Amino acid sequence: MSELLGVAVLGAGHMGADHVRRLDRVVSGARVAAVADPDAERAKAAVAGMDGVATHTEAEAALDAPGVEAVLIASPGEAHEEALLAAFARGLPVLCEKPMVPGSAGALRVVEAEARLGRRLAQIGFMRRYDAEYRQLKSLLDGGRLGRPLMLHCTHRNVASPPGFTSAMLVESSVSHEIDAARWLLGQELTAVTVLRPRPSAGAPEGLLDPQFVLFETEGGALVDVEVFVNCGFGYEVRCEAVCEAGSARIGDAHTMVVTEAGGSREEVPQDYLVRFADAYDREVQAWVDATRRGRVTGASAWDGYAASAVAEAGVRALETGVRTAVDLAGRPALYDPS
Ligand SMILES: NC(=O)C1=CN([C@@H]2O[C@H](COP(=O)(O)OP(=O)(O)OC[C@H]3O[C@@H](n4cnc5c(N)ncnc54)[C@H](O)[C@@H]3O)[C@@H](O)[C@H]2O)C=CC1
Ligand SMILES: O=C1[C@@H](O)[C@H](O)[C@@H](O)[C@H](O)[C@H]1O
Repeated sequence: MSELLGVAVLGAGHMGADHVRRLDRVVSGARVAAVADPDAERAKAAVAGMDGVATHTEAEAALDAPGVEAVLIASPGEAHEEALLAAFARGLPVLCEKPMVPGSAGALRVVEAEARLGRRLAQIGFMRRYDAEYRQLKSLLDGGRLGRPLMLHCTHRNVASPPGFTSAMLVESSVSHEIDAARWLLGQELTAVTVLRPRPSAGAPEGLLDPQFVLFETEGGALVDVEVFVNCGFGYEVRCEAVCEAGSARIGDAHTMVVTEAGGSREEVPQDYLVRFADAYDREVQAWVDATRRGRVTGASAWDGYAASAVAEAGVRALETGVRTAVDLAGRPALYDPS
């Protein structure tokens, strides 16, 4: 391994360009070795001002570029399976943005491919596991002071959805974060999903079922509800309240600045995830670089990515049918047994 881990970044859009900046200027121990995006101008713009970073229009060309020792996948979800399998074929450690692969069949192919290798190479970009408030909540729940968790009430609001965002993507893309956070916080699998929807907001694009109310059941008998509203228009709001047998705990209210002027006070609300979860992304990528340099893999695994996709798939079916839908989860390969 070189002194600085050489990373190929696949996808130079919203997240990819931010990860390129992060690898170049924020985290230690890594450097951007190559960037790939079919949009050549986007790739070039992402590395503007950086010395000697080759850009490519083909992902595989970036994986094979000199000095590449690890991969960060930030292309759209549909491109992740091919990229993950190409990284595995080269033995390259990967940090892959969520969703790992939309759809459980493709996600399972990734799990099976990694299990065949017999060692973990992939970490999935569920960055809430690195957010200070989520970590605080996790250690409170694990400590047991509040007793057993009975319910999680979650809110996930975006100011506006990007072009092409579909009703299924509210569950597959947005709620995938709550799916992973709930599995991680509770240490339980989610077993069934029901999706209710109020009248769509007039602020949502024509035809988009937004907002939605998603209810998960867990194997331990807890309930997790999520209000997901991706065109709320007013702010990026992510909250989670855990209701336990002996108390409750809520996170998600701390990310504000209170501005007082001219006899009044106003709380500022973050407008997107790059602001709200900036520290979490930084910690996630730093932890990935550090672990990779030690030859280890930490964070959400390919199995966690698969489980999130399987639960989301049941959620999309529940949205389409209006019927409570059981989650169909494959058996977990021994590679992913808790250590
Ligand atoms: N962790 C988080 O909070 C967030 C994660 N994401 C995830 O990040 C990924 C990218 O999302 P955005 O940056 O918002 O999308 P985007 O649309 O802004 O950027 C995607 C880029 O990938 C490029 N691309 C398309 N096919 C490609 C391929 N085969 N190889 C390499 N590049 C390819 C596109 O030309 C585009 O520049 C998605 O998986 C998304 O779900 C997105 C937003 C927040
Ligand atoms: O992952 C993300 C986006 O892909 C998704 O579209 C948003 O709803 C989430 O808030 C964001 O964190």
